[in-house]
Amino acid sequence: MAQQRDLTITGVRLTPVLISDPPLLNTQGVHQPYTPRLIVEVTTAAGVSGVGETYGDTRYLELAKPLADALQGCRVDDLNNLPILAALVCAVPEETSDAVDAGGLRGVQTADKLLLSVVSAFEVACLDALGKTLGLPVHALLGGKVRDTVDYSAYLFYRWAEHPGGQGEKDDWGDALDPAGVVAQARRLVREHGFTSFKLKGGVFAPEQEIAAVRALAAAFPEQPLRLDPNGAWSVETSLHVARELGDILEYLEDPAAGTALMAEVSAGTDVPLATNMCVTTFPEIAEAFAKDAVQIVLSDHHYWGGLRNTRELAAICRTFGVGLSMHSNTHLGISLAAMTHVAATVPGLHHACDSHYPWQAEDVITRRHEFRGGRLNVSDAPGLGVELDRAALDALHRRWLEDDGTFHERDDAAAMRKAEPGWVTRRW
Ligand SMILES: O=C([O-])C(=O)C[C@H](O)[C@@H](O)C(=O)[O-]
Ligand SMILES: [Mg+2]
Repeated sequence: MAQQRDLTITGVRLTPVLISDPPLLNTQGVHQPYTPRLIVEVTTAAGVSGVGETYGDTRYLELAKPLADALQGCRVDDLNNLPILAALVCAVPEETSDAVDAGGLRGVQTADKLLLSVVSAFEVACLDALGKTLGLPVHALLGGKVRDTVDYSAYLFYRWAEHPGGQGEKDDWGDALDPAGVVAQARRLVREHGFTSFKLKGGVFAPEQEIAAVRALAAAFPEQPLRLDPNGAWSVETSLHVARELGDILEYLEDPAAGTALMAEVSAGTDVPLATNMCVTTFPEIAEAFAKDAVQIVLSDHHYWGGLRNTRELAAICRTFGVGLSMHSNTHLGISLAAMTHVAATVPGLHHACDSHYPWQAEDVITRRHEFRGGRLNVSDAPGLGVELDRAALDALHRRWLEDDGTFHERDDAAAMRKAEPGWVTRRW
């Protein structure tokens, strides 16, 4: 019995992969045909393995390697020591700055945040292995679920039918570049997944065009929650204009302007709730943003907040200050969606449907894809995360990463956009 329960880590495997991604548009540019992710596997002395997933760009891989080595001999339940160990063994690159990470559209890029983004995948992998060892689902390790299903929203994107030069995998979505295209995309996402709320990724076209698209959505889906997220592409004046135009139909406006100071100005001028995954993305940013009432909803993301347990700490802080919580998403696979669903299931007072890019990801590394029903996912009660690694799929996506000449090893939406528009610069209104 003792041997079967041996929680000592005897193996850590890091597998960078490239997954296909459609030509989704945002204020930074366009998604590349392939985007990098890193899959982390830990194995215990008892032969139990657990999986986690995070960003796969080189700067994350370089931090993950020493942490993987240092974890040998540690235990999968020694989770509070994980960030301490990471800080000890990982050399964060010197050029890391506090400047806003325009490429990832997810706020500042501090050394801590970079490290936490790596730690999160190891934490999830350890929780998965621990849960499998104990016969408990991850949500039970976090204190237990308070709901059996988690709501997700339809994540709508302006998009092209194909990547520039016809690169990458093809899909049958066609383009969505105007209100009719956005509504058609929303209808298909509803048909296929049953979503009952909608988020449009904005900052792509002039605000009047995006206002028209949101109005078209409101007409097509009356009474259903709608959000618009231009990733900080607007001035305070433009943000207040859009808030006035759409105030009666928006559930919230997400990051209309960039940074806490501008968000606070917008917030002071409108009753429309403001959400963010850009100006509150680390613990040190919370105090100023909450004191200035710059945001009313924080969109957590276990990747850069440092894992599922840190997400719960963030949730407690938000509750204390009467700030709402929901969940942000970047391009991700089914391992992360399982992790997101487990932690979302444990957080009391989750009043908004979570974001997920998952419907846009045709490829995965798990044997059974998650299926949204009525826009929801069931919370798994199987031991661990409740997902099984599809080794053949993982190998194939890893091979793609190995065979790539480096072009897609870093996500760079602006570079991808310059293939179509050589003079491209990020637009601001
Ligand atoms: O809610 C958000 O801001 C995001 O999901 C940021 C992402 O980078 C998204 O805009 C994307 O992948 O295009
Ligand atoms: Mg956002």
